[in-house]
Amino acid sequence: MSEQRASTPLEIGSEIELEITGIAHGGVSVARHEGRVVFVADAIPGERVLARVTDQKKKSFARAAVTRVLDASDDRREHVWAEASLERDPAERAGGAEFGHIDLARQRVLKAEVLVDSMARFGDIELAGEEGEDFSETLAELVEAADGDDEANGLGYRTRVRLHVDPETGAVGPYAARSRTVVPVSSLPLATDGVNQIAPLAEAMQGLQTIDLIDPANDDPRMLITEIGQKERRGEKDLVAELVEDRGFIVRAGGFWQVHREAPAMLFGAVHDAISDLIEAGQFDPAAGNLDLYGGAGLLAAAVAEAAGPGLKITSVESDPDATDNAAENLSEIVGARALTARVDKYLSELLDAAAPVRDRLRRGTIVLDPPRSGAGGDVTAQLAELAPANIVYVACDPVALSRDTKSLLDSGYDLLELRAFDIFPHTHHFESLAVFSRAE
Ligand SMILES: C[S@@+](CC[C@H](N)C(=O)[O-])C[C@H]1O[C@@H](n2cnc3c(N)ncnc32)[C@H](O)[C@@H]1O
Repeated sequence: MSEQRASTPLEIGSEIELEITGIAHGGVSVARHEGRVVFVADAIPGERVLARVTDQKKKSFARAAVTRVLDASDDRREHVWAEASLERDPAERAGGAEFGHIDLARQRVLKAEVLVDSMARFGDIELAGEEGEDFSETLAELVEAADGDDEANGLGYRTRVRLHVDPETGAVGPYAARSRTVVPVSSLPLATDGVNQIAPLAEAMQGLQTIDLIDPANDDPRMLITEIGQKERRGEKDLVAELVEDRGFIVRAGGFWQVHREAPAMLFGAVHDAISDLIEAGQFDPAAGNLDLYGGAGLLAAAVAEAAGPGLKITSVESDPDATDNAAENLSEIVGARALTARVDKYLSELLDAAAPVRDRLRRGTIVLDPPRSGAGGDVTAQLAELAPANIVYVACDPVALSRDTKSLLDSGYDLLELRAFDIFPHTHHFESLAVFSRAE
């Protein structure tokens, strides 16, 4: 294709025929049109589709959404959410279930491909094996399913849902993909029954901005509303009871808690397994300066404690003081655990200035971190490398951010011991990963 043709802008709203060749990060597939990359919503790699151009801000790529499937993948399914399906105009499709037209097992393979590709491009790690080697089984198993999801076709799992209110009509619903248009819907198939029971989907909620629906494991479902012009969600500070297997946790109704009903147990188990493996390998020192960074209400510090047993010392660090209060309560039975409020970067810079015995304890320690979607980032990763703990257990919800931070850690003398991934957001492109690093001596 000539450069000249590629630089001719595509007309927004025009329809183009595309061969879908792969998956990109962000829930869109990839195609090429006249030398330019097109990111395509609602497609599946391997398909031939007709797609409407929705965006062409940059010369090098455009965005489009499928309007008709010409050659369908065997993995195409009826969309799990009628209001997000191809039956609708792309601008009126509900957002938040961008993989809902794909077979669940294939969704996990696509997520695995994104992780492998991110690790190769940003982490300098080749997971794909030798060329010519059949990697399909590894891809099929890399992203682990949550308990019960295969039986439920990945539906009914969300215990937290944010809905928006149309300022003019008061209609309630999710935003359409990549827009702030509220799409009224008749149900929330990804959400739990508890969330669906209280969702005011048929009501006009004039004067409100957002409605957060939450369905705690051991409490009644509830609705947190934000009025127009207000920041605070009514009821956000109320405490709710969560349950992770038989362990109780208290969290604020508006505070961070994993969204999938099985995610807290799955991540608790994954961190527990990672620490148990380090203990078995003689690489974990319970009395060292162990940290749980971005600790929220203390879920992962509790997992470390359960694996390590009595004698563990661990500090959970979290910037939200209310979450720290919850963590202090949730960890109160663990004698050597404490929770404190601090920004991770500030806390680590204080540790870097600490006296030699403290630094030595940290060098022998294990740091668990579970940052927000943007990842720990270059500065915090550099601080971690300088503190040089024996092990780093990194829980990540963004594979690209994890891959970038992985590269920095490998360059700083860490080995990647283990990489796992968890499908805790079925029918969306999101998934969680866990990477275990050990300092090479
Ligand atoms: C992905 S959540 C993880 C919480 C917890 N590990 C869990 O699984 O429930 C990230 C947490 O990091 C906190 N956070 C965000 N930025 C932070 C920062 N710079 N320093 C400390 N905590 C931060 C958020 O308030 C949130 O509780």
